[in-house]
Amino acid sequence: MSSVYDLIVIGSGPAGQRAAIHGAKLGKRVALVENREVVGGACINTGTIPSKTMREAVLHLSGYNYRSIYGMNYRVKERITMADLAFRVQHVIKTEIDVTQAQLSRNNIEVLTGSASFEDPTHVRVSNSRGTTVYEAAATLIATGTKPATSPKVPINGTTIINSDLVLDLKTLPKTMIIVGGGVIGVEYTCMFAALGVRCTLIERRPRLLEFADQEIVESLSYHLRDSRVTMRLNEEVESVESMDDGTVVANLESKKKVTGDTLLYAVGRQGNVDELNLPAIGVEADNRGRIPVDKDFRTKCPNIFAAGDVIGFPSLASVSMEQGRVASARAFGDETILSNPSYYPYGIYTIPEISFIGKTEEQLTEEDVPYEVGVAYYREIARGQIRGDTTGRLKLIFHRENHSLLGVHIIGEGASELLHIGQAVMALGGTIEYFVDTVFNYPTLAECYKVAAFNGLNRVSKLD
Ligand SMILES: Cc1cc2nc3c(=O)[nH]c(=O)nc-3n(C[C@H](O)[C@H](O)[C@H](O)COP(=O)(O)OP(=O)(O)OC[C@H]3O[C@@H](n4cnc5c(N)ncnc54)[C@H](O)[C@@H]3O)c2cc1C
Ligand SMILES: NC(=O)c1ccc[n+]([C@@H]2O[C@H](COP(=O)([O-])OP(=O)(O)OC[C@H]3O[C@@H](n4cnc5c(N)ncnc54)[C@H](O)[C@@H]3O)[C@@H](O)[C@H]2O)c1
Repeated sequence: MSSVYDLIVIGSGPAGQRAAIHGAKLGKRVALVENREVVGGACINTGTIPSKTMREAVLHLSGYNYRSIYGMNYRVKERITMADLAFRVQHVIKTEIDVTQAQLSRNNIEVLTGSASFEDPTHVRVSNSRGTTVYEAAATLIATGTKPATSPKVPINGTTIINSDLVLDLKTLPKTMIIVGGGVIGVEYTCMFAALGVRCTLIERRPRLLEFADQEIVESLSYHLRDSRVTMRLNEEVESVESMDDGTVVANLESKKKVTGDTLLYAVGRQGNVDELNLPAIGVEADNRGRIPVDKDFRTKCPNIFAAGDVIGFPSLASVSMEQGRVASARAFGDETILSNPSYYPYGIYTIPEISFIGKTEEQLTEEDVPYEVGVAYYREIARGQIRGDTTGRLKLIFHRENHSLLGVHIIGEGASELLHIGQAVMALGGTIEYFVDTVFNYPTLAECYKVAAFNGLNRVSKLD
């Protein structure tokens, strides 16, 4: 027995980092266990940061956003290689790891490298190549995240059949690509590869992509995907995948169709990292997707063990994981003052074009019999939209017909995920759409979309009343 801590955090992704730092700020002795060589979790090393940096590199090098101005053949670099993309990604990953490492060390958080497992509710074993050490902790937070879901019928080989962890290991850019899974990961990577000129086939077993997003916005994205020569196979389930002798890959669909490509990306969801934790030692059980059940305070069935981030399931976002980690850490030390309202959690989907939304969709409000109206603004009608060369973007406000309170904001277009935060603030402060009419925004900015959409919505209400 070597050390006693107030809090041991398992996993150094967004949830673990925030929990550890919050505990340290409360003056507690905190250790953070991480089984990778570096901190940052899937977020920095394989997920959010690499994919968003790759997107930025794709948009820059392909000149994609400026083709509407300079013509379809406009390129910043003629032959874009995987090495060009990986170069920028590796630089950002390294910087983010350094920033995180410095933050942890400034807060006196001890980083223990190794794989953590429970001995009992107050003892955590950490095993690495040097052996195993047992640590005592008054409270422990499980923030072990997820890994790509696998199937015995899809033999990932790292070259022609890959998952999202392996995208940047591709040596060459394929000519054709099959993407299995029309969730966020599948759709984001489809957009990137399509923007690079790769002929993509996207296969999704549900009737629509991104089933939690507003239907009109998804329809608009589907138009862009088709425009980038993406073939969408909806309502189709991939049953198995085979590598062929000529180096190509075939996806066998349940409908007996076969889809052929140079590379296949398998992105059908993720599985919680719980196998190594020895959960029976604390009386906790994960479900079949490795998700750990918690109460509203992120407490598991074992009173001094908490869980946060992707390992507890939906919505599995870096932004939300950070917040869950912070709240869980507060609760572990009896602090009830920190509250967080999931109704105001935003979504940013980094497709091309970007999608971002908050609040209810039209489908949800219809289902709930809420009388609503919409107001829409098109980027093409806004000077900044013309200047940026994005003439297809659109912002939709959804508001209550009677009291005009803002119920949802749905945006598709460049800058959507930043622009959304104006609507988020108005919603969180209980504002009405009159706020946008009565407020002067900088000119020329995309923020003007809020004003135009509010006028549009109010006009619709007055015409109908
Ligand atoms: C391709 C991709 C793109 C994404 N893009 C976005 C995005 O744009 N925006 C967004 O908000 N979210 C995005 N996400 C989701 C986001 O990355 C996750 O929500 C976030 O990383 C979850 O954080 P976490 O702290 O729960 O776990 P993670 O970031 O997964 O970190 C968990 C860490 O725990 C370690 N660990 C596991 N088991 C043990 C153990 N037994 N002992 C010690 N250490 C252990 C793991 O190795 C890992 O380093 C994306 C995810 C992927 C895969
Ligand atoms: N911008 C972001 O916020 C962002 C970006 C990437 C990932 N993420 C997070 O990562 C998590 C995992 O993303 P994901 O896209 O892997 O999972 P997902 O669960 O969101 O989507 C997987 C999709 O694959 C489909 N599918 C499953 N099996 C299939 C089969 N055999 N054939 C065809 N389709 C099949 C499912 O119907 C589903 O639509 C998400 O929960 C998301 O929150 C977030």
